[in-house]
Amino acid sequence: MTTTHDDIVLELSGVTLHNDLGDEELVHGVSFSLRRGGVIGIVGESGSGKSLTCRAILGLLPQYLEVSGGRIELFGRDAASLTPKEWTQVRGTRISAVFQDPASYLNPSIRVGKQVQEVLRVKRGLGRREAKARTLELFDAVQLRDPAYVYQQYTHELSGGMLQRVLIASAIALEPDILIADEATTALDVTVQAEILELLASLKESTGLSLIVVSHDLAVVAQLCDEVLVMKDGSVVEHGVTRDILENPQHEYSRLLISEHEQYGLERYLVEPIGEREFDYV
Ligand SMILES: Nc1ncnc2c1ncn2[C@@H]1O[C@H](COP(=O)(O)OP(=O)(O)OP(=O)(O)O)[C@@H](O)[C@H]1O
Repeated sequence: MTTTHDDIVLELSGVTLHNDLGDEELVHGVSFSLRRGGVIGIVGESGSGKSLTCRAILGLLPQYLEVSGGRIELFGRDAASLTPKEWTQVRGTRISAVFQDPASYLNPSIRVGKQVQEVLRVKRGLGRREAKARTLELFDAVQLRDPAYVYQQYTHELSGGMLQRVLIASAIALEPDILIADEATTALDVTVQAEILELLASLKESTGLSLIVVSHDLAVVAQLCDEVLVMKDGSVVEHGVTRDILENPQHEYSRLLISEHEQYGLERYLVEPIGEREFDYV
């Protein structure tokens, strides 16, 4: 398949991130392109720069951290030129994210359904009834059983996997083009983790969403992603097609990540693409 420039929804070229307080560069030249419907994985140990890279893409860096070099282009537009108001419009509607700890992104004293409904009311201007109907559809799309029942529950009544589904429903409510899943399955047990990954894959298929999947766990990335960036100490040490990296890693650190997984049989991801596979690796 040929990729034209119109297919590229996000492009990073040599992005460096600098901490003005500590006067140090934290991320040293990250480059990749994400095409419509594509899935890119960013893998690396804690502190390697994965989350900061995502925050930069989302325009959510703390004030003292800045993009000090390179360029982030979102939907053909230089992200540096976006005003705070434009960022607010872009986030949620065109690019959205889910993180590791879903409970902390939801209000414990408001029913979860209402919280998603509110996103649709405020950002899409839907009426109460329409927003509720759409929320129930979204809960169904993220495979929450009995959406009407979940709608009126509070966060403390839901499991980690259900909360992550609610958050994914909220993240896709405004039909964004890009979803960033930053360690979104890390806190979940392996079976639920597999279900959430399967959900992301099926949403990608049904909506044409582009995904950035961030994980310290190569197996998570290998399941979903066409392409992988391996990060270490703020640098991309390897970038390529997932299968090539798994079969023939060039960097010592990639080899180490792969060897850590040998006991789980990472090679299974080389033969069966997601969607054609039973998640039976618990
Ligand atoms: N707000 C911040 N202020 C200063 N330094 C930061 C800040 N956030 C992260 N860093 C530093 O930047 C580097 C990259 O951190 P980052 O959070 O991007 O790593 P990560 O790969 O996402 O790790 P993890 O998997 O633990 O989230 C680390 O050295 C970290 O200490």
